[in-house]
Amino acid sequence: MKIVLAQLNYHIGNFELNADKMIKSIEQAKEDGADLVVFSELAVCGYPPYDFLERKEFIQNCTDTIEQIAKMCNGIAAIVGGPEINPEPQGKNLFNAAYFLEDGQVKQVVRKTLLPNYDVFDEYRYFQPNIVFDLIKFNGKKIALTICEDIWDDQPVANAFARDKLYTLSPMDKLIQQKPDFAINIAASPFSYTQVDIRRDIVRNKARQYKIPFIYVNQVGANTELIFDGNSMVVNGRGDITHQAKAFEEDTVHIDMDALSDKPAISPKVTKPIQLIYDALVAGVRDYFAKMGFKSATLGLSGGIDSAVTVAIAAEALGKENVHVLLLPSQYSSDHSIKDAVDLANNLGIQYDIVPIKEIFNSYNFLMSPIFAGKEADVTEENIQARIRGTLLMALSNKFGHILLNTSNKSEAAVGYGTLYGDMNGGLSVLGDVYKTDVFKLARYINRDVEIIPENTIVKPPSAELRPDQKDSDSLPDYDVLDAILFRYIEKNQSPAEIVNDGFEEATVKKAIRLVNMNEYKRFQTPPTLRISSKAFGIGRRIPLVAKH
Ligand SMILES: Nc1ncnc2c1ncn2[C@@H]1O[C@H](COP(=O)(O)OP(=O)(O)OC[C@H]2O[C@@H]([n+]3cccc(C(=O)O)c3)[C@H](O)[C@@H]2O)[C@@H](O)[C@H]1O
Ligand SMILES: Nc1ncnc2c1ncn2[C@@H]1O[C@H](COP(=O)(O)OP(=O)(O)OP(=O)(O)O)[C@@H](O)[C@H]1O
Ligand SMILES: NC(=O)CC[C@H](N)C(=O)O
Repeated sequence: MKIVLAQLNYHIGNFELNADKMIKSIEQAKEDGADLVVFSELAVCGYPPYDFLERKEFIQNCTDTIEQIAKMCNGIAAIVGGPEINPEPQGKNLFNAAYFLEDGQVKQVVRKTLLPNYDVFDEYRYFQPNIVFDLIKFNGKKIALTICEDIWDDQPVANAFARDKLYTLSPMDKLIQQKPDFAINIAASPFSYTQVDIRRDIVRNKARQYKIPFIYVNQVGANTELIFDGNSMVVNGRGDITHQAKAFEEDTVHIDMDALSDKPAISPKVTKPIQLIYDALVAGVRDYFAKMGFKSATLGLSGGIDSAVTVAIAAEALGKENVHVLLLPSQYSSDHSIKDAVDLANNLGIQYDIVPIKEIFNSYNFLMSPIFAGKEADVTEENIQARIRGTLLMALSNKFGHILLNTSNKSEAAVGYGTLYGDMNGGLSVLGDVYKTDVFKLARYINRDVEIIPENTIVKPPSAELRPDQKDSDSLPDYDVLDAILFRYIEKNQSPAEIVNDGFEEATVKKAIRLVNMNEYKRFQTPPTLRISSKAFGIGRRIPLVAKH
């Protein structure tokens, strides 16, 4: 049996585009002599559709598109993910389903049993869990077909406490009793820099455990904050990887099931986490713009490392001709900052303009001086500069349609080290899930072949340059210490006592955690953040604003 794994990039709600892609893949697979093409979870509508699933016309579009694709399945079969209406009056309206299409029609529907409901997932909100376990019978073979989380039954939930096992039911334990020849899992498994290895181990372990080959089909592309890396794979019954699809790119993999046992194993692809993060962020920016119908971006280039890394990612994602930045020096900006920013813009070949903000800043201060009489200059004036920059950048955005990219990193976002309606402006946060220490690594990665980001930008001490001789370290612990504390608190959900037990100074831990807690309100107002870790700010981390910590 010849099978094609179709790893595609879907656009949520764009039924025409999704159907067109799948139909083209089916036609090509037919020409190539394949028997079955496998697409990923909820391919018909894109993942995650969230509350679109509550709209009748959305579900009708899903059903119509499945039928349209089914009609193309003559002389070839396909597996397509899509929602299915629950025929029973009880329970949720829908199942998260996999449609088996053959002979121009829907031949069988398999439903998802294990519905993820942690972090960014919210599937119980829409779907009823499956309780029926049947194999797909096709061309004399029996296939155990499952959907994404269905094979994650023995994973501990990230960040949950006191639970070793997530589920008591294992769909594969049920299906294996009917003696399948092989298994297929269709997935919508978003990227995080730890996820690629975890996921590969799960598929390999399942194949070893059940002693049957596993075909795993994920998707690629980004939908708002979620980025899908693909990395679809085929694993033989001994748990060896025999085929691997590309990361972050559409790809098709052709396999011959009858020859699978003779196929030598290939070594798992090992990619440095920083390269994965870079590729993910490029994909995230590219798809946000492409799927929203935007072409060009802007941001403020300060000569600092955050805007430097953000602009390099934007130029890679959108093309240098589609990035237009502003250099907005104030009286506190050092000459080398302006030079570093100009050098970077020239190295990337992007358009830049310099608009000094000193005069506007002075006008603001002059106009407010009667009201502020007797008050010392403080953070108010620092924030005015950040807000002037935010206003000018949004003016450029309005005039030319460039979307403003937010440059805040995860460390700053965590402790609220940024100005609301100032440098926290933007349509998309590129680095908001990247700790400052990793921003440095990204800069080194971007410079791996040739110096793009000036060395001075990387080695100088981080500074907001909002008052004379200001350094981030005046207000915050050193980033290597701060990030280690933040990681334990945010990603690992450790308590302050546990973090102190890990060897951190109590006062520093308390200060960092106090800042994280008191700045929830700021993060509530930040743009969507591209997710690259197991716990990003955004839809997967829900903390009450009005609360006593
Ligand atoms: N719980 C709450 N719910 C809703 N709103 C709340 C609030 N608490 C305060 N607020 C509001 O927020 C205001 C305070 O926030 P905000 O105006 O942003 O100002 P604030 O957080 O006081 O200051 C910004 C800090 O970020 C630093 N910064 C700024 C710019 C860039 C960088 C950098 O290195 O990248 C660093 C700057 O040096 C300063 O330390 C309050 O005046 C109040 O209006
Ligand atoms: N002189 C400037 N010209 C243009 N944009 C600026 C300037 N200063 C700050 N910005 C914008 O405001 C953001 C916050 O900058 P700031 O220098 O305060 O802190 P930062 O987090 O260290 O960022 P960076 O490392 O990019 O300097 C910058 O990333 C940049 O987009
Ligand atoms: N769509 C899903 O079921 C995704 C959940 C799964 N644990 C994953 O990230 O791969």
